[in-house]
Amino acid sequence: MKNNYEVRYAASPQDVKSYDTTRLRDEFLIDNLMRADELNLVYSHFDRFISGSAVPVKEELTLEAIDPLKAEFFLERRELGVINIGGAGTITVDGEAYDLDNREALYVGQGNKNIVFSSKSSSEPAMFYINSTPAHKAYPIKKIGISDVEVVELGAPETCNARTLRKYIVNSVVDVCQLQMGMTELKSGSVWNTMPAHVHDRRMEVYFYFDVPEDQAVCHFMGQPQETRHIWMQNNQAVISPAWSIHSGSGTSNYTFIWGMAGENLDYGDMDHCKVNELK
Ligand SMILES: O=C(O)C(=O)C[C@H](O)C(=O)CO
Ligand SMILES: [Zn+2]
Repeated sequence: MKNNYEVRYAASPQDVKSYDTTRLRDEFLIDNLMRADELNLVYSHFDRFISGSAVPVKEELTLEAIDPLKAEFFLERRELGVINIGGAGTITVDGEAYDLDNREALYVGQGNKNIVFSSKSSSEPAMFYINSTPAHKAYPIKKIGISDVEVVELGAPETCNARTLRKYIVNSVVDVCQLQMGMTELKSGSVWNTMPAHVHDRRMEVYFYFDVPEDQAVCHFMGQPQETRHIWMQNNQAVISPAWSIHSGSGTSNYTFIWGMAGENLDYGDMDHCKVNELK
């Protein structure tokens, strides 16, 4: 199958306390991303956030309306953010081609009908990471290049959390309804992301881990700050983070991840921070 999707329902923190490893992974881990010549999507009922990937190698891939949307086309009532983590590629939106190099992004507003993903070269295909959320207004399409992103340096080598955060799709860079996306890159020798941890009950989040070396892994932490759980993650896997959950990770090496958020507001800094020594 070229176009696949899966639906995940939302879960309460009380229920999640009793999940074993398998159930936790079944509900929150997304492990079928970046497959060649497939467009794979997970529709989460946490803020109706869709995450997925398209890797066109031998053929183009078209973003079709999936059945749960009951829509004529995918973006009938949605907006879309895409970041390319592979070779050079193109997203064609209603006939207009937008070329995306590695680590470039595209925002596509509500109402655009025909969205086609292609690679410049099948030997180095584009790897498109996709996020989409419900939208109430049609904002213009915008390509976000490396020079457009907002860069923030965070952490320190002493606390093993030195990292560069790049904000791609935030309301100071592009007009959006509710989608926010960015990329955080851990510096060599640093392994902790989003530590000190935080929650933001106003927004859910999805983390997509990549650039994880083949023989290494990232231990992702989730759950309420006083009731945490972990999910071991490999390269090119994503994890759904409910609004009530922390979302933090520690790798056995450095790595990079894309974060996407949706919910009540567009205030990136609106976080409730957790004290490191109070986590349980
Ligand atoms: O490393 C970090 O810290 C992050 O990337 C944090 C995310 O951007 C986030 O959780 C935003 O709410
Ligand atoms: Zn967050």
